[in-house]
Amino acid sequence: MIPISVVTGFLGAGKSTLLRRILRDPAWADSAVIVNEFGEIPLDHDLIAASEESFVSASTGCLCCVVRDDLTQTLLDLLRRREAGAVPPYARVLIETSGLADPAPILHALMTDEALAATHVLSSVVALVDALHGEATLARHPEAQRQVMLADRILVTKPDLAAAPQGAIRALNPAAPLREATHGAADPGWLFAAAPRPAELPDWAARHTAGLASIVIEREAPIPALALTLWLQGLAEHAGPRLLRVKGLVALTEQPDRPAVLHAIQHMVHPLEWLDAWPGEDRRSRIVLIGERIPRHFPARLLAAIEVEVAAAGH
Ligand SMILES: Nc1nc2c(ncn2[C@@H]2O[C@H](COP(=O)(O)OP(=O)(O)OP(=O)(O)O)[C@@H](O)[C@H]2O)c(=O)[nH]1
Repeated sequence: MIPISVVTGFLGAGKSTLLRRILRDPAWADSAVIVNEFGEIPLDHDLIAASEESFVSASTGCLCCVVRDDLTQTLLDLLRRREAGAVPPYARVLIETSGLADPAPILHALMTDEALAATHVLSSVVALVDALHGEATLARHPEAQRQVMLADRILVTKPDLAAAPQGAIRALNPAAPLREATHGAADPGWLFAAAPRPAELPDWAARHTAGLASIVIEREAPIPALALTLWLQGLAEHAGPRLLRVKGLVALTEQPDRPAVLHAIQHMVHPLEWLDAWPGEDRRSRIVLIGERIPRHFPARLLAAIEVEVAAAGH
């Protein structure tokens, strides 16, 4: 039986950061990772740079609503490839849900599909809660509430930025063991150990925040760093709390050979990180925005206008 652990948590909570760190640990590198992303381009796939033994299979498209077909098929395909020797004999599967996934249908699929049940066992469900944004997120977004409610273990992330929102978490899940970890420095043995599980979990219908959509921007020409900064400010001013997440791989004019990894979560823009090289041939900048009622063409037009201004100012 191959154990499966589900890593969930709202947009930007630190799921990819955690998985990237775990895969770098030789003791846990023999993990297969399935990433389910909200957004039309699979960025996490490039951002969780896997080690040689492990690998990442992206399942973009819907989060949890089409999961029965999508996730089940992905798991069974992986297993076939494992048996055929086409992929390494991974010891476990880690599933990173999209930040907007209600995990209930995912858990349901994992626990009830017969073909899966014959070969896989659901080991643990880990919910990440962002210390900085967690309280507001749990108050506003039903997906985030369900992530915490259904978790066997709770990992509070970003304790370097704020205190853990214990009250909001405990109101939803009074019993699950809780730990804190900065930049994913958590013990995988604790996260992924088998948890006792009731045979039935109630109410499988997915709950979602209404009106959330993703917008993708792709660009051939590198973007000046100043334009990127002004653009993020402009977006924040225009959209305010309706802008939940910006994530991207960006070619900056100042350093086009190394992609900058851009993360913004609500009003907080994280410091840029740099990859050593582009993950493939495609060197276009690609940025995904997730928000509520953001006009579809607004972000790209704003960026274009700011680039013109920055060029005219001679920067
Ligand atoms: N200060 C601080 N930043 C963190 C910590 N953990 C993650 N981050 C940052 O938070 C940002 C988002 O982290 P990700 O790992 O991409 O979050 P995610 O949950 O995978 O995001 P989605 O894919 O949008 O759901 C990145 O800039 C991380 O570097 C932490 O413990 N402290």
